[in-house]
Amino acid sequence: MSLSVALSPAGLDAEAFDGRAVLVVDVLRASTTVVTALQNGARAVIPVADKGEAGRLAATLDRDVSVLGGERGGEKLAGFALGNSPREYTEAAVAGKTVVLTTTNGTAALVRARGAARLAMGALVNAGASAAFLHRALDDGLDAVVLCAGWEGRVSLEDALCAGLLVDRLIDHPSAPPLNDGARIAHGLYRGARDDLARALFGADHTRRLVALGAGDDVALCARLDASDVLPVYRDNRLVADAA
Ligand SMILES: O=C(O)[C@H](CS(=O)(=O)O)OP(=O)(O)O
Ligand SMILES: [Mg+2]
Repeated sequence: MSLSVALSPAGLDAEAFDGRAVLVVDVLRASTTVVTALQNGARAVIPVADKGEAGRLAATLDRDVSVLGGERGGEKLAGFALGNSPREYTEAAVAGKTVVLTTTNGTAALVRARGAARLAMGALVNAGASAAFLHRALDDGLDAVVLCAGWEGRVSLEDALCAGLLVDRLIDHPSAPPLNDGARIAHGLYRGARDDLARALFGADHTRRLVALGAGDDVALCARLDASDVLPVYRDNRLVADAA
């Protein structure tokens, strides 16, 4: 039994997740958007890696009870109803609906890990529920993996910070799980930033990209620690709310 952090999905194949409990972290912004959609009453979120596939899947669903969302390069895709800003996933937009979502990093990481024994999405906004998911996995004797979605195959500060926070909340687990290098690095990063996590987030590369896109307000939303107890869990090809 161990607690690992993958600082990016680069180089990881299905075997890396086989038999493990995996939490996919994409603070800016896919995980936060999924938590927000489910918090606001979406029935489910179907994560799709490919944008064409997302469009084709949405076309098979009843338009009254489904909505197509996603981005590339941070911008809403042409013909999609919603982008990837948590601000768009209001009750009016998603309550009672199934969301088909495709994003550059977060949904791709989720799809990559879909063979895991247990799979969920985490962010700062649902850090407590995310830590509880990992805690339960360790209680049950499973290896727990935090998979940072990162940015285009590279490490991102916001996901590494969130992973470090989760390591911090699990470090006293009774099983004293061994940590891999990723977990130690993320934990050290978090310990250096924990007094003002939001400030650290505002220094991230992706914050600059979002500001340039006019989506800078999303960062404060994504920085709200423990704002929701919704844990998006992956079952039957979709993410559904598992309230803690
Ligand atoms: O929409 C986002 O914030 C990013 C877009 S990108 O990485 O800047 O292209 O996607 P996400 O999958 O949420 O990291
Ligand atoms: Mg991201």
